Amino acid sequence: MDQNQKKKAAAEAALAFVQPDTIVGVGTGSTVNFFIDALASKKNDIAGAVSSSDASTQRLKKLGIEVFDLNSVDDLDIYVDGADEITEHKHMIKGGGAALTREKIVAAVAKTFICIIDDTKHVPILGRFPLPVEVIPMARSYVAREIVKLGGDPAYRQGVVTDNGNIILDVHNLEILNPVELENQLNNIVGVVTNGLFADRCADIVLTGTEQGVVKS
Ligand SMILES: O=C(CO)[C@H](O)[C@H](O)COP(=O)(O)O
Repeated sequence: MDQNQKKKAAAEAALAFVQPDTIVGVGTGSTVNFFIDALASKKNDIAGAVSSSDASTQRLKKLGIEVFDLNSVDDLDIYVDGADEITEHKHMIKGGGAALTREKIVAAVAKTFICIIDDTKHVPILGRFPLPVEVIPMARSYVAREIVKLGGDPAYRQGVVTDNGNIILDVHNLEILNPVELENQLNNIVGVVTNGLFADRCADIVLTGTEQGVVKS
């Protein structure tokens, strides 16, 4: 089984959590693309979706799934999204696809965060995957200097503009022993929109595609 088959298996397993007549929170990325494709089989049973990126919105609409503005939705039962790294405490690094801010907003609204991954995403300590930080463009150099003071090596993600019109700094060489503390420290730097640590609001359910099938934790 290759990595994509494991992602697809995890994504399809998440369908079991989709309740009829509800609006589904949908993340971003290659694993979520498998989920969106699978969700299309239920498009007549669900009320629609709230999306975390322009890319996911386009894919949902193309498959005939109605996409609602989050402001028109009072609550969401589930939010389904991938991750770049996850620990046994279900703390994650996300944002490899630069959609971290909208992902964090939709995740904050949802009652249950269902993380869909292949088994390469499990790590003992977060930080080998460079931590994405979304930054207001004019604050880029200031924020980079502040991140260096926190012990990270920020790199400007060239050529990437987020759906919100901002830039991404990827922070290398972090060994994140206290993800909740670092998430808050980074968010306190003026000019940071948000960062890719999902620790304060971590996953509730993790579905991992493995050689032996999908494992729920
Ligand atoms: O946070 C994300 C996008 O901003 C994705 O969930 C994360 O990058 C995982 O992506 P993939 O499913 O392609 O491995």
